[in-house]
Amino acid sequence: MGYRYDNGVLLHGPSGCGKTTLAHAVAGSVGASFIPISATSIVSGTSGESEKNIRDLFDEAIRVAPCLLFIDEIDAIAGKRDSANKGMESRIVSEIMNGMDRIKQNTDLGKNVVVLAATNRPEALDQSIRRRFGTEIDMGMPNEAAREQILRSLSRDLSLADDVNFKELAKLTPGYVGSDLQYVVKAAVSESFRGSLDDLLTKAGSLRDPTELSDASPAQREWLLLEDHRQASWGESRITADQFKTAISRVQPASKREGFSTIPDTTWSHVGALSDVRKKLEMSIIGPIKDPELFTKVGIKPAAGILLWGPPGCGKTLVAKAVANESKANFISIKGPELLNKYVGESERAVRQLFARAKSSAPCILFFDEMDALVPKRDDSLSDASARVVNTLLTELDGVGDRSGIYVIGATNRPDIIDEAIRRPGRLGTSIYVGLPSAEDRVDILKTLYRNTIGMARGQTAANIAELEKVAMDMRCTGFSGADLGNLMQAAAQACLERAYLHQQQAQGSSGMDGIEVDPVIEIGDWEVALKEVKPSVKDIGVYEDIR
Ligand SMILES: Nc1ncnc2c1ncn2[C@@H]1O[C@H](COP(=O)(O)OP(=O)(O)OP(=O)(O)O)[C@@H](O)[C@H]1O
Repeated sequence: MGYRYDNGVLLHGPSGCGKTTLAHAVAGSVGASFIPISATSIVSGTSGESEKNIRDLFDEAIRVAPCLLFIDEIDAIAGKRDSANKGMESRIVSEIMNGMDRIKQNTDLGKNVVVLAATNRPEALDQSIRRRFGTEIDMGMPNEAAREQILRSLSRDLSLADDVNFKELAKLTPGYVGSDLQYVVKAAVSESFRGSLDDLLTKAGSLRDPTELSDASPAQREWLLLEDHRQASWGESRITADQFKTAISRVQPASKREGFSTIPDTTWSHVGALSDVRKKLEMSIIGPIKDPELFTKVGIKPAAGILLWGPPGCGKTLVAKAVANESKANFISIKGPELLNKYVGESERAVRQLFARAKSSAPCILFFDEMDALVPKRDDSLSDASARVVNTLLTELDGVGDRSGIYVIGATNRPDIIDEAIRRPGRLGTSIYVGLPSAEDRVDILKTLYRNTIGMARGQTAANIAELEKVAMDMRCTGFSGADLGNLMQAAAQACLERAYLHQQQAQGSSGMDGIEVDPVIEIGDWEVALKEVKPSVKDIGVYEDIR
């Protein structure tokens, strides 16, 4: 039919998302020859040997055509040639390009070979190699529906209790990729095994001749019991929803271990006051992420994101994290200046990559702290390079639009120097002011900070609470931000410890800082010491009021 398919397909996505499994599944279904190879196994220490291995590999694929050649972790051998990869690595890259070109020529002669390559770092590939892969498939992080299907398929042959609900389990596993879910299923099986083994141990007498068990060595006994377990009716050993949930709490997703984006642990219980801000965020971001259908039904087009602005230390970052947690979205946090690079073009590339990463982690909240540094007003004083970064960011924001699952939260202390274009409807159309807390708000914030740090260990008493109220209402706390209240609590805790050491030294005549025996509790005197030390950090609140 004259259709020319691509000879090269590049699969990318985080490790464990199923690239290798997919390659094997494709090979199984097309019925062509299949040559799977791990890129690192091609490399040899001897000069010229690696290049020869690659040549042989492509020759073999052409000889046995039609063939699917699968190269796993291709970034290990086809990295960028400009970044310190000289000599041998450069020759390897040329050899791969050569091989791909030969495959193309042979297609015209009726010998069909497709190269399927996998990587979790597509941006690290040499550009000319990447260009030879006409099709790229971003496997990304599985969303809720995909996780449900993966869990269902992994549990296909297992005997499950009636209360197992895959939809619910998928909700509990955001940020988990295929391999994480496989661990979850394995852990659930071993959980159920443990439960059943305990059962069997108690019932052992009735299942077997007791002497058989008492005469056996511990290892033999375990084996006998496992055999019993296997033969027991499945009705007795079905995996329950609770066992799945325990398994989920045991398995940490790889993305979290590798420092990729994950859902933050911060919840609204960590945020004091700011209820108005919370309400606005619920309508503008949390709702559209949690229930997109409802919002489209009533004709609300979700914006790309919002802008939080206000004095430093008033909880912008905290709130952004709580939003991500409540919407069960992944969270990528980046400080504006971190994206600015002195090399021309690098910053734009970094911005584009950031959005690509967010897309593969959808639903995802991209948090830009110090946004003013990234998108300053485009006037005559702005360099061409900076203007290009602003343009790139605007283009990416426009692409985010409908249902991409990416939401941007920008934060700044200087909304007056941000380029206006970023605040147009459809982009960061809503600006929310996160200001200094009132006296009542301070009480709420101090209580929240206390409950989540000190109170967690020792609980709260009515006396503590009354003390916190008194401290937060104190005139000397006027103008304190949330961060200042955090510092105040640290200073009070410090004063409390010093007092306890001093007390002990006087009582025992001992010196040194170790071996405190009493359990120190912050008292009103400690708060007094702290109030003398800590001063408000926001000096020019009038500036913010003027902008408002
Ligand atoms: N409303 C609040 N409730 C509880 N803690 C708060 C609150 N506001 C601030 N804090 C405390 O202050 C710390 C700093 O706040 P955060 O980083 O969110 O401020 P920010 O507005 O993002 O500041 P910056 O503009 O400097 O980035 C928090 O980690 C928290 O301990």
